Amino acid sequence: MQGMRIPRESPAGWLIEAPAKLNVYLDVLPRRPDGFHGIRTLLCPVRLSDTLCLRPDNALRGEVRLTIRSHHRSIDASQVPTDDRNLVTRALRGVWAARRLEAGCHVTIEKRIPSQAGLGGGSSDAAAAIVAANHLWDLRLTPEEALSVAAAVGSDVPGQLSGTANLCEGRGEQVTPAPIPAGVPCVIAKPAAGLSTAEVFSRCTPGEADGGSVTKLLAALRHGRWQKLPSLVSNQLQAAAMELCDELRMLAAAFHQFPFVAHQMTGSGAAYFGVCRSHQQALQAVAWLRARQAAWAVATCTA
Ligand SMILES: C[C@@](CO)(OP(=O)(O)O)[C@H](O)COP(=O)(O)OP(=O)(O)OC[C@H]1O[C@@H](n2ccc(N)nc2=O)[C@H](O)[C@@H]1O
Ligand SMILES: Nc1ncnc2c1ncn2[C@@H]1O[C@H](COP(=O)(O)OP(=O)(O)O)[C@@H](O)[C@H]1O
Repeated sequence: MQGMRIPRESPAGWLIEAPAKLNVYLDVLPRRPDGFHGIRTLLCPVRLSDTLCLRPDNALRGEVRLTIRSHHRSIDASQVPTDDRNLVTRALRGVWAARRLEAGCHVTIEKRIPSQAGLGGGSSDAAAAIVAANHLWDLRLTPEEALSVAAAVGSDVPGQLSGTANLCEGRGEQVTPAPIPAGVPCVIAKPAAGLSTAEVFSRCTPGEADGGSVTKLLAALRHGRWQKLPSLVSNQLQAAAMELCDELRMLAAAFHQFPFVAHQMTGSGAAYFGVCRSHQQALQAVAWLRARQAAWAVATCTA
């Protein structure tokens, strides 16, 4: 797993950041025989992260003991599962199984990424756990092995392993690095309601996009041609999510009224993001959105 981030040691345990992602572009292709849709998506990490703290304890013999914390009042840590449904537990069990290892671990997750937002928080936690486990147990996973464990945990996990921007295809497991400039200011906001990924996909009418648009978007991002972004960013899950969520329609209307460079929903929602001209404009947008139904809004930038 060359070029990947590594965990850092602290008195509490090994720390690793798990950044949220924005889907700057998302095509939905027809449903496949395995029940998943083909997708073509550009995942871009931002400087909003959960933090994982891992304390290996092999005496736990295959068990993962999870503690979830949040200091942000709009993120309810009690809603995040701490049993086998947690994607971190599944990721750690996956890597140990790949090396036939009977290990164990205490993990504390400091949640800053809201759930059911399309920000990939759970998947990013899982990706970070795979990267950390590879280092802590000296597993020497090949990139292919890491991707395979990640894909078994969830469609969004492979694209978040590197912590950098990636073009993801297949059901999300075919990952190609896609350079997007770091430090581009943006705002992310979410209504109180969340959306289920499965439900949004089931409501979506897939397209037959040819991939040309994402190539144009990548070129515009690389060369800083911001004026082209409004016609190039795209999310084919957005219409289905809007049908399911009144609050999202209201939030979208607030985004339309603010002079963002470009804006759209991320993933299967219900978070929306706007690209800004400056960090100062991003801070103004947070205040604007909080005054107009956003239950949660942050100013951040691409990582
Ligand atoms: C839509 C995206 C875009 O990045 O992100 P989120 O909104 O979840 O953040 C992802 O494709 C989501 O990936 P992930 O959240 O890992 O999905 P999974 O757990 O694998 O699948 C949840 C459910 O979504 C549907 N699903 C998911 C991915 C896919 N390519 N086709 C699908 O049809 C399936 O019904 C599946 O049972
Ligand atoms: N570590 C985790 N953090 C957050 N949610 C998790 C985690 N592990 C499993 N989940 C479950 O996965 C669901 C989807 O994860 P979430 O972070 O909400 O991603 P997204 O909003 O991108 O679909 C959550 O609603 C939650 O029930």
